[in-house]
This record gives sequence, structure tokens and C-alpha cells, in this order.
Amino acid sequence: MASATAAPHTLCSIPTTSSSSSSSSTTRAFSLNATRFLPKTSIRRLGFAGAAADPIFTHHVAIKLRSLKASGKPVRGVASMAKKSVGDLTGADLKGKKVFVRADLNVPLDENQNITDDTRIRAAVPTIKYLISYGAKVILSSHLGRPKGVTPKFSLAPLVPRLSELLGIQVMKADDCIGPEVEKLVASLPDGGVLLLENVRFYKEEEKNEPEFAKKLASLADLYVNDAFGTAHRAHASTEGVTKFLKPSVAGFLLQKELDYLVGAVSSPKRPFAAIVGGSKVSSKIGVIESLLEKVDILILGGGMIFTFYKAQGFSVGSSLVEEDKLDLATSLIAKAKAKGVSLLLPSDVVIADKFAPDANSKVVPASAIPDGWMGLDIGPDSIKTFSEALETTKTVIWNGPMGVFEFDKFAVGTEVIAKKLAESSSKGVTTIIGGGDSVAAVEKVGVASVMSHISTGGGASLELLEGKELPGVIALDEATPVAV
Ligand SMILES: Nc1ncnc2c1ncn2[C@@H]1O[C@H](COP(=O)(O)OP(=O)(O)OP(=O)(O)O)[C@@H](O)[C@H]1O
Ligand SMILES: O=C(O)[C@H](O)COP(=O)(O)O
Repeated sequence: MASATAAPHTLCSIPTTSSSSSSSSTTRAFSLNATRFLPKTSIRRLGFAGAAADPIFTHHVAIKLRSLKASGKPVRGVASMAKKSVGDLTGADLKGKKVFVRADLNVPLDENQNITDDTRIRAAVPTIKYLISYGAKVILSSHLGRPKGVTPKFSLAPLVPRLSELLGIQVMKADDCIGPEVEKLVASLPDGGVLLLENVRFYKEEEKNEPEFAKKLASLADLYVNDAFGTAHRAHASTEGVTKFLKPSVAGFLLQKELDYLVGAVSSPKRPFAAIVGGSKVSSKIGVIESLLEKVDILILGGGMIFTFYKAQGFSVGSSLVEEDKLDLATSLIAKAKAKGVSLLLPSDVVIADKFAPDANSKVVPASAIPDGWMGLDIGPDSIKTFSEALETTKTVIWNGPMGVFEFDKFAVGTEVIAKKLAESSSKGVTTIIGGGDSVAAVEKVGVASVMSHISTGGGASLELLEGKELPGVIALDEATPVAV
């Protein structure tokens, strides 16, 4: 691979002082000061509610809490925005009760129906074990894939052995998710038993969120736990509709943990706070970039989207991926970063290829000089160095989207080095949050997943949350009982 050096391409320079001390933003100052007054559980509760995904809301509440604390009055009406948790249910609430648990067990299967990544099954275990330990009867529900009607290859049957192994009990399996046969199996469930229902998406009514279907699902159980973070952005019968017929409807531990990190840590980060956003297109990450620009000190961009930014600046991009209709947007994002005092880092050099293929010829060139007929498929060594140095200074990092076409070994270096860098930071106490989807795959490929502070089990759901959107599966849950703090 030939290499050419390039000057670091930093659109906005890295501030010499951290924004925690230098920021003139009132919002930012609030987030730093106000959260000091909150006990950890309150921060959790605040970050947990859908409405609290709005940092401004969080700050207002934090400030209200501070003044109430100062006045000596009990704090009411604040934690009521939070959602009730499965951890709030114990003994009498659960013993012998039929609990409908919606998990996201949408795991990848190979052509022989073997599970190729069991992360989502493992992530669902703590909530199920908790319920079992209190003698509840767990009716477990999930979707798998996007079937159109009953489709055997999307059956949940292949998950039973792994689920049984992880739970340490034999999980029963129903061939349907509603109907008399399922009801019989539910009636035969012992306390502490688990019944896995068949793919809930075998019914089109699931995705249409039809009340009659939701009612049938609900009729199987006494109460509802939603632990399906990966599907919380879908208003479906088993994630949203069912809550209208089952009380209480509470959050599972996984859902709670995801929100703690993706809302809590991002709303009230230890600073400097950096975000790394990559992936193929600007269009799929606009919301995330705009939302993160309100919060971060450093924004690092990589992946296919960078070429739209380069073209917007008048660089030659060869045949790299460019979204022509997003050039103005790229320009305005650069301006926004500048106005906000965010250090926006784009790669200074790129690895280019003569075709989109694993065996393409490749070379490193300055980002501003991609020849015709060549396309950028990874960030180059100088960029890796600059990004790594910027990451040295951070206390919180969130990463969403690969730096290059990491599926091809030749163009996986940028993504892999960034993954290793984050693992190193994490082991030094930096909060590292991996935002789902391909970035998770990359972190796992490098073997550093266990070192990260949090790896999200939700692709689309984590993106929507980072964009500041409310998740219907969360909003529908019961509010927590107000607590005095
Ligand atoms: N320079 C590039 N040119 C073309 N495709 C790229 C480039 N860099 C990365 N990609 C591709 O982007 C894809 C991931 O982009 P996408 O926008 O779907 O991210 P994502 O899946 O949402 O990320 P995440 O799942 O981590 O949130 C990968 O398949 C990768 O090959
Ligand atoms: O894999 C996911 O992102 C979730 O399981 C949601 O799946 P969906 O995009 O098919 O709704």
C-alpha cells in the first residue's frame, strides 16, 4: 500500500481548555452543576423517562430538585416522570403471577439455524432470572426478523437450547403466541417456569398494533415487563398495545440500563465528551449529528459520509460515496459545529480503492486529493493518529457507525484501531458507549466488547434515542411511584 502524508484536517480546532470550564452555554453549565445535587438513583430515574431524554428537561428538573432540597420540602412530581422498574416488584407482586415479558431476541441465525451472536439472549437473562427467583411464571415473547405471515425460518424454536442453558432450566416452547393451545401451556407453567411464545410477528396485527391482538396477548398474563430495548422504537402490539390491558406495565433491567447510558450518560457526561459518528450516509445520521452537536465537545466523523462533507468544501472525491442533495446540509453542520464551539474532526487522509471489493488495489492519499476513478473506503494513518490523540483527552465517548468498509479486511484498519483505542480508554476509566449495529459488530470482531462501559443491544432504537426521540415502548410503561429524595 502506497502512502502519502497529509496535514491534519481539523475543521474546528480542539479547544485548549475543556468545555466544562470554558463553555459559555447555559445548558452545558447547568448539566454540570445540577446533577451534583442528585443522588445516583434520581439521575437514573430522570434519565429513564422518555420526556427526560430531553436534556433541557433534565436540567430543569435538576434545578427544581436543587431548590426544593434547599427549601427542605420533599421532592414530589419529579420522579413521577420516571418509569416503574421490574426491580420495584418483589415477593407478593410476583409469586405465582403470570408475567408477559417482551424481549428482543432478534438474533442472527445462519443457514443451519445456528445462532451466530447470542448477545441479545444473554442481555435478556437478568430480568428473566429475577422473575424466576421470585416464583413468577414467565411468558416470554419476541419477534425474529421481518416475516410476512408464518415463516418457519423465522421460528423462535432454535433459541430454546441456548435460553435453557443460560437460565439453567428447561424452557417450554409454544407453537403460537395466542390461542387455546398457548393458554393450556400457560396454565401448566410451574412457578419459576418459562414459556417461550412463537414469533409474535407471524401475525400482521403485531406491527399494526391492533388492539384486539394486543388484548389476546395480554389475556395470557397478570402483568407486563418490557425488556426489548432494541424494539422500543416500534409501537407494536407486544411493545406498546399490550400495556393498555396489563397493569402494572414495567421496564426490565436491560431497558433500564440502556436508557441509563444512552440518555443518562449522554445528557450528563463527564467532560470532555466526544462522539464518533461513522457509517455509510449522512442522511441516516443527520438527526444524531445534530443532536450530538448540542452536547459534545469533540465530534469525530468517519465512514462513507465524510465524502459529502469533502465535496461540500470543494474537494475532489473521485467515485466515493456522495449524497449530492446533502451538500448544503454538510456545510450547515460544519457551521453549526463552529457556532457551538464543537471541535469537528474529519479525516485528513483516506485509504482509497480502485473498486468496491475486498481485493481492490488501495493506497493512502490526502483527503483533499482523491483521484478520479478511486473511492475512499477507510480513514488513513494520519487521521487515525489525530483521532487517537483527540480521544486521549476525553472522559466520555459515544461511538455510532464504522470508520470504513470494515467488512473488507483491507479497509477495516481505521475501525479496528478506533475500537482498540476506546478499549484502552475504557480501561483507564473513560465512559465508552457503543451505539448499536455495525459499531458493535466491529468492537466484537476486535474482541474488546467486554471492556466497553456499555454496548447497546439496539441499532435503530439507540439511534432514535440519541436523536432525542421518544420511544413508544418506553413511554407506554407505568410511571414510577414518586419518591422523596
Ligand atoms: N467509505 C465508505 N464507503 C462506503 N461504505 C462505507 C464506508 N465506510 C463505511 N461504510 C459502510 O457503512 C456501513 C454502515 O453504515 P450505516 O450507516 O448502516 O451504519 P450503522 O449500521 O447505522 O452503524 P451503526 O449500526 O454502528 O449505528 C457498513 O456496512 C460499512 O461498510
Ligand atoms: O434488530 C433490530 O434493530 C430490532 O430487533 C428491531 O427490528 P426491526 O427493525 O425489524 O423492527
